[in-house]
Amino acid sequence: MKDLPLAELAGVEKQAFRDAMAHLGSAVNIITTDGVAGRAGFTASAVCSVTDSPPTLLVCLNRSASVYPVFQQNQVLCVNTLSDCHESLSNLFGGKTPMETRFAAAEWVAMATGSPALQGALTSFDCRISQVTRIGTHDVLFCEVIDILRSDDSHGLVYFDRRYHPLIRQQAPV
Ligand SMILES: NC(=O)c1ccc[n+]([C@@H]2O[C@H](COP(=O)([O-])OP(=O)(O)OC[C@H]3O[C@@H](n4cnc5c(N)ncnc54)[C@H](O)[C@@H]3O)[C@@H](O)[C@H]2O)c1
Ligand SMILES: Cc1cc2c(cc1C)N(C[C@H](O)[C@H](O)[C@H](O)COP(=O)(O)O)c1[nH]c(=O)[nH]c(=O)c1N2
Repeated sequence: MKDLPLAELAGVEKQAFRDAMAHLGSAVNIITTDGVAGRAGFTASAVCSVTDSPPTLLVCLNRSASVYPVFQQNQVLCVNTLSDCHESLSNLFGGKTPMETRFAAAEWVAMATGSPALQGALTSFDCRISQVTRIGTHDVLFCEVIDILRSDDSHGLVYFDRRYHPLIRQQAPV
């Protein structure tokens, strides 16, 4: 038998995996960068905390994405976690739109690494990429967090079952 990846050996095919992964609700983020290779941004839900010592998160990036070479060269990024009013921005950064059109749709401020932080994001993590692991079609970017902006006055946004859902805070936003 030819050397098949384990998943194929086990008979798990791509669509079944995606259909199952659609049941994992997750935060929605716009990942941005700026630097020698210019400015870029994309929507990502494959983002999570790794460790708090040192503060580290991970972002999974498809190497086929148009933004991939920009992140690879800049080696810095900002994870902007979206609030309930950013659904259309998420779709804009979700692909097939010119980069200028993506950034023109919102207000940004440069963080210490130069990466753009989204005004009104729930939180923005300014990061340096500290380690990269290549797995299949994606790079897993391990990012050391060097600065954080946080806003407590808006509601959250979750992506579940291929749709966006607002996550309402218990107390009304101030
Ligand atoms: N990790 C990722 O690369 C990732 C995650 C979420 C969504 N997406 C992309 O966003 C678009 C909208 O996705 P959707 O959730 O509406 O429907 P979908 O059926 O394309 O994806 C369902 C779920 O499968 C997983 N998934 C999809 N494509 C993947 C990939 N190439 N690598 C790893 N996991 C993947 C994600 O968890 C996604 O939420 C699609 O083009 C999808 O490929 C990519
Ligand atoms: C809700 C949601 C969630 C994700 C995405 C999309 C959407 C709508 N996309 C896809 C990604 O945003 C898209 O492919 C990039 O913008 C690159 O597109 P272009 O190659 O620039 O057209 C995406 N891509 C990726 O590499 N990692 C991820 O975690 C996600 N998550």
